[in-house]
Amino acid sequence: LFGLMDQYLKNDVFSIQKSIVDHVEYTVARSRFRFDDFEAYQATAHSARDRLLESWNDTQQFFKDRNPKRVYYFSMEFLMGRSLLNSLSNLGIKDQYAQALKQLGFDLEVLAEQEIDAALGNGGLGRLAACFLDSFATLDLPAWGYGLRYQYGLFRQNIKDGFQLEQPDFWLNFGNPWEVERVHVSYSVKFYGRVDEEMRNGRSVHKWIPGEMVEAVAYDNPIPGYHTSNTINLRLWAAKPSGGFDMEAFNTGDYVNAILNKQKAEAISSILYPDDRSYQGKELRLKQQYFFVSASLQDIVRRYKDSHSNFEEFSNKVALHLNDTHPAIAVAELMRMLIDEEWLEWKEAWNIVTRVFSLTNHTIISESFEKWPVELMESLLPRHLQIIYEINRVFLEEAKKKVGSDFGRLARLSIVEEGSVKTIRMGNLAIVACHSINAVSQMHANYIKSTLLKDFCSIWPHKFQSKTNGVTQRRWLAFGNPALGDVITKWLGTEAWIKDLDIVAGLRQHASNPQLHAEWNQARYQNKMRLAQHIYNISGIRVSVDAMFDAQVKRIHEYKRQFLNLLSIIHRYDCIKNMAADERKRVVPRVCIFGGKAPPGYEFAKKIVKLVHAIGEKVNNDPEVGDLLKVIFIPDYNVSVAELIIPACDLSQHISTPGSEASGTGNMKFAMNGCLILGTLDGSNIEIRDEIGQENMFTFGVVVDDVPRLRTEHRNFQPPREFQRVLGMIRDGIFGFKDYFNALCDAVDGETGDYYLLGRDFLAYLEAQASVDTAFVDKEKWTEMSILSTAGSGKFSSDRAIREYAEQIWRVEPCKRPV
Ligand SMILES: CCc1ccc([C@H](C)CC(=O)N[C@@H]2O[C@H](CO)[C@@H](O)[C@H](O)[C@H]2O)cc1
Repeated sequence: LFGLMDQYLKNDVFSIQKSIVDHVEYTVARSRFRFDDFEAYQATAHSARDRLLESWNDTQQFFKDRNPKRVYYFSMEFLMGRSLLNSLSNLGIKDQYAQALKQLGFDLEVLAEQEIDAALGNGGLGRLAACFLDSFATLDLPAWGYGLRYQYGLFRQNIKDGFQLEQPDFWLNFGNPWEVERVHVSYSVKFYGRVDEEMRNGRSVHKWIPGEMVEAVAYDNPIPGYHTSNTINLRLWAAKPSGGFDMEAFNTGDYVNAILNKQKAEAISSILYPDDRSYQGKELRLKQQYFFVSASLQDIVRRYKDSHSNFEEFSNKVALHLNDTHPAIAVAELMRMLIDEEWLEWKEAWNIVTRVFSLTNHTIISESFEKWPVELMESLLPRHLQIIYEINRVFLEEAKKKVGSDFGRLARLSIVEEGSVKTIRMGNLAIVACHSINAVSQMHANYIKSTLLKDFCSIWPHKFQSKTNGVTQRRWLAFGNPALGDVITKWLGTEAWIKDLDIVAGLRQHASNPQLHAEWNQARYQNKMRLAQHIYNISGIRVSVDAMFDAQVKRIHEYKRQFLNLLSIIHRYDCIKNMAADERKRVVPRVCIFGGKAPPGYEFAKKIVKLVHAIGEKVNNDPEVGDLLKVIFIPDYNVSVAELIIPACDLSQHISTPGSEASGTGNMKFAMNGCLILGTLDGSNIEIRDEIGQENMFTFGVVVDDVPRLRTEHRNFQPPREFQRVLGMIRDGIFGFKDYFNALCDAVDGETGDYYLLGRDFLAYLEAQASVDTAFVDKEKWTEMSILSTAGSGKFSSDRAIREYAEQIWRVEPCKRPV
């Protein structure tokens, strides 16, 4: 029985083959003798899922028995990407599956390409949440992710004549083998309506009479850890019409309404908002936030009450983490549940709330601090508005004691922002309730303390801390770049780095070893060939793998300064054109790779996408330039495309205006893969420099403290002639569409004054680019820098970040299920 109880799906090649072929027949319902790649993928995915579920069930049972303190990670976004290879590799059975499929006539790598990315996120914040889940599981932490099961993930980016076109992301069309619908795990979520107040045994009680009810149904996604028996859970909620389908209305012919109600309900979890800047006043966005928060808190309280009769232990058993302010309504929701449904006194409830919640802030630009019009909150969540007002009243009382009659500060601290449109500041609400607020890099922490959240830092310095971001070296190195991973394992003599990235520091002693150099470059060469093939497949352009592959891949945003990169490319092109033939021989060939989605409503960003194509059109077809310079835009940048680009690049650019990128995580992935960084002293670039050494990367530009002054002094700043020349070439229509691109030029040299300081940094940037070229021709030097870049990236593992969160914020311990 014990054997049966524990591991009973066998992982020998024959058992795996049987399991796959059985799923072809019984799950995919195709003949076991004739099925194509996609069906083979589906069957293989289901076979892998069986093994995940076994470990998942046992892990959840173990947590139930041990009842440890759990951490719940609330996020509106989880940018998971593909799961097949990641799951098989974490379970340590990839080779067996590859062999089993080979004997069946299939290639596991080819099948893996059949999987559609789970793109339930916009960018940094969403991918960080996904990396954190991988570390939660690998570190055996009793953790859960909670979010929304969007029917449509982030839009697909199609390029037509160089313009971005958004297409819906039908990622669920062929089902999703990586999720389990939990029909029995569902909760009603209330909206609108009114609040009745009545006195009951001397106490005023509030009864929220909702105007609308929606059902939240759970979909569980097992998350395997690396080489551990623990598999944790990501629970995503889907909206369904409550009380099922309103047949009554249907039979009385009012079926249109019945259908509309159904769709209205389902609309809540239908689509991911594709703009990672701000959504002032979009009711559906607030509905989405409250919907998943309410369902998650009902689920958490239900689980807690399964083994506790009162709430005394709640803050010792539960840590609730808010991934930015998007789930901040959870503060008011837990207060409502504890007071209106569990009958706790206000003080008791607030005591619990302030002990369980913690927050991560991911932004620097103030406009992405979410604010909801009071009017909207009043109609959608009337009881929560009452609670938020009371939280604010009590808070301002306390704050007055600290800041006295400095009404300016009190007004800035207030959760309620007065003004023409009264709004609720979700950031302030979260900061008032949370016992910890962390920044995502040291630079970001300093910035928050000195500007953004100065008022709060001064009254609650103890609440603010920094937890520098990290990325999982499983997906982003060991599994995503096996060629280089094998070289690392060989020279370290162990695979232990996959679970403890600090071990890669051991490569330092070999950094100038020619044998390692040869193997290192061989691995990177393979990856460059693979990317070059992909570029040819999508663009018909042949790029030389001996050229430097230089990538800037991230969401398109003014502060990330893709435009600065483009201006330097125009400068490089112009120089090549004006060179004598012999001089051209000394030019270091470069392939400039861009990738990234522009938020649909963000005109500036959409113009940047077009400009990359316009410049590419000119440069890539200029016979005088040939292979010396290529400009490539890789469409539909997502997790899977990143896994193709990152192992293949020699240089990556992270050139945001200092004080604008909270951290960045792409930089960490590139550095880990031995790709050198060209960057500004912004976000986590600074910590990467501190870890790998200034001499192993390229930095340039103004420093954060000078930015405010330089912005004010723009009037008397004369941009360098090189800068004006390249802007002139755009304005003159060298790349066509001159009127269309004018706005881009106006933003940096017009009266508005170059807010992101492109003109200020241009010459320093060109100099840095020149030193990049010089370094690249010295292959040995470059390879040594590449090895030392990987060797110094230990700190940037999400395992380190999560260990810090667990010890210093959530106070949760590993809970490893014995095998
Ligand atoms: C309200 C709309 C909205 C949606 C998402 C966001 C995200 C917070 C934006 C984001 O992804 N920020 C990025 O978070 C990364 C992970 O911490 C950081 O590495 C990046 O620097 C930061 O831009 C802001 C506003």
